[in-house]
Amino acid sequence: MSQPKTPPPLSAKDPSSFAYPTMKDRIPVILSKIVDHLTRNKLHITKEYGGEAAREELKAVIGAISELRHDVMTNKPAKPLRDSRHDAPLWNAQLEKQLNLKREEDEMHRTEQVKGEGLRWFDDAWLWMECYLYRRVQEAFLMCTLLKDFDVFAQQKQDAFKNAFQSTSHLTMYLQEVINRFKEQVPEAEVKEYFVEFLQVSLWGNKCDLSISAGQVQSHDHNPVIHLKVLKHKLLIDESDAVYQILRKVFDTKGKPAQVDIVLDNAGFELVTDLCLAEFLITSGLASQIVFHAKSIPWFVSDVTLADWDWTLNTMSRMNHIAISELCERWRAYLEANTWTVELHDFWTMPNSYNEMHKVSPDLYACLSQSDLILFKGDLNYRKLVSDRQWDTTTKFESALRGFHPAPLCSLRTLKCDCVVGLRSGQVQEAEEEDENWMINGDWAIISTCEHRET
Ligand SMILES: O=P(O)(O)OC[C@H]1O[C@](O)(CO)[C@@H](O)[C@@H]1O
Ligand SMILES: [Mn+2]
Repeated sequence: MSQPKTPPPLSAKDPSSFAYPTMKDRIPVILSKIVDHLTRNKLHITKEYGGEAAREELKAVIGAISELRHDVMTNKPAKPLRDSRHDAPLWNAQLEKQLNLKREEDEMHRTEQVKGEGLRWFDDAWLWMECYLYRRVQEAFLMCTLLKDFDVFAQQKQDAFKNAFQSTSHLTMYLQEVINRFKEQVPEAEVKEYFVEFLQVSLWGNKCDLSISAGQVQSHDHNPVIHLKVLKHKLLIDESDAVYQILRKVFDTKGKPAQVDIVLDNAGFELVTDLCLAEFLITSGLASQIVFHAKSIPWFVSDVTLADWDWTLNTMSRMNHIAISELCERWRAYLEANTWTVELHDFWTMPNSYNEMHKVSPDLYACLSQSDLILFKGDLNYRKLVSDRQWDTTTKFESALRGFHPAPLCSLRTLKCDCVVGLRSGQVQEAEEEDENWMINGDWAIISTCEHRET
């Protein structure tokens, strides 16, 4: 079958793309908030991290972040990373590679290099530049000795978790009921119904990231299961059935439940919904092994790091809430028995789209190939799955993956950028009539699946 021509990447050079307001407004706000947070908490941080020496480091970090903000706003070229984290050489090699591509393109189109060499915030690929931005934020801390492991977004992530207490309470109590229901034989149709509920709750959990709201924590107090009905018509692609069938088939062909990999996105309520989905998969017998993939550095404000994972489980187990603390005990037992594992890989915090994974990180590709189903959470994972390109919205998901297919996979994503595939014709107009910001406000969503590699 002929592959569609790969369109150009999204970029802030196009003022009509969401990339442009992201670079122009959202990123400067996120960087200002970092500076504010560090300034406001100066005393506390200095005390906790070692006094006078920490104060000096904090000053340097604030300087570096302010400079980064200025670089973005004045469209300065991307500089090579200077810290000694083990991924720095890889990043710098990617920077060089991206620059070479740019040179080739410039030559091909005989574009004059008026601004001189370098990748620039408002001229080059949005995905690349935005990932690089979060790695540069980390660089500011990695240049320190005392503050090198400081997560400047930790407080926001913890507040987001606390603000979602009501929704967490509803969801965990419901999950407890479902677990009790499974003490007896549950008819197949009902298993599927529950599965779709937990899958979709986990999908809508993705509404809650902190980078889209530039760090503004919102409170969530509705019952997320009941709320699914309200959200139903905003689900533009719903392949929940196909996902269920993938898991069922594993059981039929292998004679054992599936291994499901969950490539996590945000901490806070989204992580709670992912944990509940994982619990349901084990309880129902649809899966016997869950592999969670978290980030190895603070990323896109709210993404889950190992420290966030630990903080969330520790906090939940101490909560005076019977469903929450009991579930936590089950989860600790799964982790101890390796029924659940949490993996880290630096590839998740590189700028590459996933069609490059087999070349850049063949070990991760091989590891994901062991899975029976990979669930990719959230907007950024989606952008990387489809290479963050200006696809025609009716392009098939399998084609946009450009050969990435370690195993059957599914994207659970609320839309927060102007890139989506797999829609039927006419769907764009329908959504636009109802909500002009449907592509970027996180109110609309998709569940897109790819069972087989495109041939
Ligand atoms: O947490 P998510 O769903 O990956 O969203 C990350 C955010 O980053 C972006 O992909 C770019 O800023 C947005 O479109 C989105 O707000
Ligand atoms: Mn995120």
